[in-house]
Amino acid sequence: MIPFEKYNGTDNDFVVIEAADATTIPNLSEFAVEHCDRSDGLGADREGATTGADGVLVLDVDADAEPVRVEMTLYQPDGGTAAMCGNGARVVAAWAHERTGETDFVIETGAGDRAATVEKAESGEFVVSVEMGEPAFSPGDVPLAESYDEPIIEEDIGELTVTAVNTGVPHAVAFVEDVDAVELDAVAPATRHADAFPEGANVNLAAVDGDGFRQRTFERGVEGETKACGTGAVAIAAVARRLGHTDEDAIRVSPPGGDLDIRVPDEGPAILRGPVAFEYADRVDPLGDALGGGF
Ligand SMILES: N[C@H](CCC[C@H](N)C(=O)O)C(=O)O
Repeated sequence: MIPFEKYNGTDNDFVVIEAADATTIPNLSEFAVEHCDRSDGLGADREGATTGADGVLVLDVDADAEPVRVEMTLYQPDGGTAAMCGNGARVVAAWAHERTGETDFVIETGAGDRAATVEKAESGEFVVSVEMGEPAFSPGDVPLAESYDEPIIEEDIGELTVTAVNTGVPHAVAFVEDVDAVELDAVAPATRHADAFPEGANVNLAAVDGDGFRQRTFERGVEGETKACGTGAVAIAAVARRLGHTDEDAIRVSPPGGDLDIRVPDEGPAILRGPVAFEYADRVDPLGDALGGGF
């Protein structure tokens, strides 16, 4: 049995396993498919715990580095991996703070190194900020299919009118009147799998909400709606500025899981800031049921 911890960033929840322990798992993709399952995944037998997860984070910490560095790999519920995860990176910083007592970290992601800062830890809750790189709209960055030599700005793709941006991973953002009025699970797949996006895309609904924006996201790799998506929140803030829905550079984006504070400056990296909560710690059979283990 190996130890794991469950955390969430605005209810975007992750199983966290240290890299050394993860070496005992024969197939991390199959492990993620089995244990992220919302019907009988990890936590199903645990009073008050949410069952399953939006992903498995495998973390390799270098506590001797200054600042402390953590290599992050995200295995998603469909068994795939993603280059970056905004809420996942915020969870990584909180996990590393608990381990080292430090507050500033460099998180090594598939999208590049990302600075992160843990601001406070009260009653198990943290407030964590993470750099998110510069949102990129160009066809080569999103990426878009070869046939596109211009960015996708408010174009009909599938059943939605979307703007495409990369915030570490590909996102399609549709501004609508009311995010709750859209059957997201029904309309998202056509955009998620559109030919325009050779690597697929996460699909976000956004709507003006006072001085901020509501968010709903159908996530690539989860293949369903999540309670929050950090790269998606940054995508919404960047597209809101691009389309002129706001000229602020400090923007509140509110997914179902809670409020996120986004900074999208004219120059330099975006910043994602919000709460992270520790849920519980337990142990799991690295071989799992799918691999004949679990006895
Ligand atoms: N599903 C995303 C990765 C996780 C992003 C999301 N959990 C976040 O907080 O950024 C993708 O495949 O691009």
